[in-house]
Amino acid sequence: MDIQKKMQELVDQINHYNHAYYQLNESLITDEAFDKLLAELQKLEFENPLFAVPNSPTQFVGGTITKNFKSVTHQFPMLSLGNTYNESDLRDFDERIQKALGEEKYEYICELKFDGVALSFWYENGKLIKGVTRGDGTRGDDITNNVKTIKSIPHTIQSQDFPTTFEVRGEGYMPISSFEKINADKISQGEAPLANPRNAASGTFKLQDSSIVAQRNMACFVYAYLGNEIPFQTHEEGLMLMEKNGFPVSNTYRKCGNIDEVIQYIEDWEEKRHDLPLNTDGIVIKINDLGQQERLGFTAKSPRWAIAYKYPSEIAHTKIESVSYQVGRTGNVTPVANLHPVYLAGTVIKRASIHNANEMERLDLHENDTVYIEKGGEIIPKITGVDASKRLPNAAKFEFPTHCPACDQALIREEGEANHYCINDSHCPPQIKGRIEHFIQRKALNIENLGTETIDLLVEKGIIHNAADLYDLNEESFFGLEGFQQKSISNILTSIEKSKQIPFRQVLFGIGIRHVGATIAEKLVSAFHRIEDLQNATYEELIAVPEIGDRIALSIRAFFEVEENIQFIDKLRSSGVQLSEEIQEIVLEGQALVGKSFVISGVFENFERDDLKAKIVANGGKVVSSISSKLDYLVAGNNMGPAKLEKATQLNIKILSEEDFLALLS
Ligand SMILES: NC(=O)c1ccc[n+]([C@@H]2O[C@H](COP(=O)([O-])OP(=O)(O)OC[C@H]3O[C@@H](n4cnc5c(N)ncnc54)[C@H](O)[C@@H]3O)[C@@H](O)[C@H]2O)c1
Ligand SMILES: [Zn+2]
Repeated sequence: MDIQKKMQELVDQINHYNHAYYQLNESLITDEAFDKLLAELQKLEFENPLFAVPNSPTQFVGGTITKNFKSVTHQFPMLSLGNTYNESDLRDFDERIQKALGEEKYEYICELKFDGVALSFWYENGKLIKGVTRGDGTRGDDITNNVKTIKSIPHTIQSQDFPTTFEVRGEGYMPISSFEKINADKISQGEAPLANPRNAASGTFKLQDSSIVAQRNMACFVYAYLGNEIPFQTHEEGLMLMEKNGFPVSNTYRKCGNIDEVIQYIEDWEEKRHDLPLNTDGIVIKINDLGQQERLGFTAKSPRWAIAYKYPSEIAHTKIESVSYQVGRTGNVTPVANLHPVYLAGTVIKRASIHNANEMERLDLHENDTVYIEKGGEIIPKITGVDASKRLPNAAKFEFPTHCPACDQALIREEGEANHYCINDSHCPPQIKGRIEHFIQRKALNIENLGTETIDLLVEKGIIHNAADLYDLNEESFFGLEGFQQKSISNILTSIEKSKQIPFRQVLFGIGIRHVGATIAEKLVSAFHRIEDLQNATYEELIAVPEIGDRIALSIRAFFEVEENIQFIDKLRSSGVQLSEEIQEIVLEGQALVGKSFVISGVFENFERDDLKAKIVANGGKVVSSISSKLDYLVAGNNMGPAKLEKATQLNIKILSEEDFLALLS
């Protein structure tokens, strides 16, 4: 192919991946494959400088600013890093440094390369005044209220160590534990899980509602200090000074006297890094002396005094043998690829999730395709790409089924939803089994000794039809079934009996109303106490409960409209399962807010949102979620939604600052 055309194609391809990665928080290919494309373009541009396009992605940081936030100009550009994947490229880097610095001695600081999003924190007179994304490197999004939810980033600094204005940079990330928790919730609510912690972090920091950001427990490690006055001589001193002043500096960095020590550091962390609470994708090597850094300078896109080394990513390729379609307890149909077994990062992989029909379409999967699979922060490995060049000429494309693979009901897909559903919930076997499995899990009714196989058997033999039927089981129910010892039968029955003591909040989760995960069930029980009250609650009463939105409220209403569900609840009730919870006596701190209702919005200096809610309740007030003319007060924190503010102003609702609120209490 003609070189110029090839280069233009690479530019287009890279721009396409950049757009998906930075704007949509999606990786369409692996980082390694992406970096290869970029390196190829770089090489071609070097060899054919006349063909290089002026806005080539080799010359600019890949991100952009968004329309959703105010954009601000960086005082110092936020650049990218050159990267290497092997020791020999790293030694080349060291040689370039040596050459540029002549006879001078130099040292490196090695740090882990944290896999999240770059953030910049601006301080003025000891106060955090802004938090900004990298954006296009020159301008970033002002996401101050979102970064303020990171607990470890100080909002004020009382120290003479720093000048009046300075900037700290770091990597904001979603801890793996938060990522897994969010995904467990999503899965238990029948929703598609997030792809990986990096993309989840990037999406989270760009949310409009900082109260949701706050719930996600975002964290950060800082790795750079910038300003017009720099109160130290080396990068290491900078890290120590930041740490001394309460900034979150990871203690994983190491000073290295030469490139061999750097390579040792890389080896030392190759395995150990997996024990950290966040993902890391490599290490960053930086010249320690700031004077030397200055002399080495920058290219348009990255510093010459630093480089990233990336660990080979945990990818494998294998052949796809078939696709099965699993029906979940809510009727959602998920495609799963059955693979020719392949070894990847310590385990043998035979299956990979494909998530939904969109993802299947994107991958354009054909029979016998060779696919790339990758293990990210997620539990189940996933297919990240297909090697279409290895496709057999007559291979048929995998088509998403139109009918339920288990019961043949026509599948439906609601507008705006990625998932297909089988709506035959009362007769579709995997849904029945799935609901029972959901019911007995530890977080729900915690019925031990009852495995998936036993449930399958009991359902298939027609002994039970739903979870409430478990309470009819007795020794005779197991007569004639193979493989049940007296002892195991009595263990099962004891566990079922014990589940009658499980508190209502867990039972409500176990009942398995769509979109009602464990946390939501807890909120509902705190608001309604008895299943009858929940059943009788109107849509308006439901959405008045904190965190209950339109979707959940409608789903609860729909659940109680179905006669079979009412019978199911009745049966649980007559079996003695807990369907109410004692109202906890709230000991009031004071009476100042009795009879008053509050909406709270935004982020607060002195309170976490939940603490603020608790404070209102403890003083006799009520917290509601939406603004109506009946509302008494709107407590406004930073970054509250403009729509809320407008509505409150229109309705003449009294708006309280945090200080006003505290004054009300006293
Ligand atoms: N898969 C895809 O489709 C796709 C698309 C675009 C970009 N990418 C990936 O994104 C990366 C390129 O983007 P980039 O410009 O963000 O560069 P980069 O991620 O390779 O390096 C720069 C970034 O590293 C981060 N970093 C983490 N720890 C650090 C530390 N200790 N010191 C300094 N910086 C640290 C900073 O956020 C900094 O902005 C590559 O890894 C590329 O593969 C992937
Ligand atoms: Zn079905």
